[in-house]
Amino acid sequence: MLRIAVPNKGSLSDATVDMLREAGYRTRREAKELVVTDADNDVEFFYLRPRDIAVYVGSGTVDAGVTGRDLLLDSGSNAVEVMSLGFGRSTFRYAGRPGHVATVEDIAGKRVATSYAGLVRADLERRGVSAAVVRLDGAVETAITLGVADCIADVVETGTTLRNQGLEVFGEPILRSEAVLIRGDRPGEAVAVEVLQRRLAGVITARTYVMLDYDCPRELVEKACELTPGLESPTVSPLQDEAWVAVRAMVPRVGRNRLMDELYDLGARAILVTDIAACRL
Ligand SMILES: Nc1ncnc2c1ncn2[C@@H]1O[C@H](COP(=O)(O)OP(=O)(O)OP(=O)(O)O)[C@@H](O)[C@H]1O
Ligand SMILES: O=P(O)(O)OC[C@H]1O[C@H](OP(=O)(O)OP(=O)(O)O)[C@H](O)[C@@H]1O
Ligand SMILES: [Mg+2]
Repeated sequence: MLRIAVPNKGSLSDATVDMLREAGYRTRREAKELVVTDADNDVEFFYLRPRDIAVYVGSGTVDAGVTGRDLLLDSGSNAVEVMSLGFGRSTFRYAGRPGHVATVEDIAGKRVATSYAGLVRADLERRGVSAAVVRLDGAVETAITLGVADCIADVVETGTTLRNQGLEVFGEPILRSEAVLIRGDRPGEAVAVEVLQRRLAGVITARTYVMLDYDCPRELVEKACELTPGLESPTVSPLQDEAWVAVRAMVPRVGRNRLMDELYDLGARAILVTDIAACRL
């Protein structure tokens, strides 16, 4: 039975559970359920803290899991990133009081508070900056006000938390993160997680694309197909009226209305968009 780790709390939890449900897996019915057996799919799900997931996967205790790229790199685990999942996007950045610390070099000899000590130590070392790393569990933005640090390194999504504390980012982002599927690095592990990987990829595709159908005057079909090339090639079917054909193609969800306008202007009619419920490419 494949063993998969799922974030039980925090920013990544709900989106991961939604994705697994869409991929056809059994998910927990309430937050206190920590192990869920999905006998139909021969999978066992372990609901664990996102920070611990890379450790479990790296040690081979579970085969695969969902966590943040930042947490994976921070852990130092030898788990492997298989694919990004398109949610939980954030940056990981240095921040401080305006006018106090302006560049990463300015951190030398100072104290940096963070929940991601592994990431920060590695980044400072790479840049040849020597500083004290103060490891905190969370709410690190307050560390400067409370006097335990001179600057911080933390997850920044909207930047609201930083602004509320009067802090400003400096330097380039240390990392751009999002939720990722990870697996162990042992032989056979890549094959073991193939079905899960394909199912999750199917969910991402179904979310990213819509199905577009339209009727098109036969003489315009070449031009219309340039606008809707599909993933491989659009399906063009004859209609009872020989002057027209029907075209079907997957198109990106983003921009679909503009595309429909362009097709209409070209002469296409009966332009329909439908959601894709599931897919395997
Ligand atoms: N706004 C955000 N705040 C925190 N983490 C975020 C945010 N957006 C995405 N993430 C990602 O979520 C992961 C952090 O997981 P964690 O469980 O610590 O989330 P959390 O929201 O901080 O939870 P907790 O309630 O335990 O503090 C990281 O990979 C991080 O990049
Ligand atoms: O840029 P923003 O949109 O404001 O989001 C980033 C903030 O959210 C997270 O905190 P969280 O709420 O998880 O609290 P924590 O620091 O205690 O983990 C993160 O640690 C930042 O503080
Ligand atoms: Mg947090």
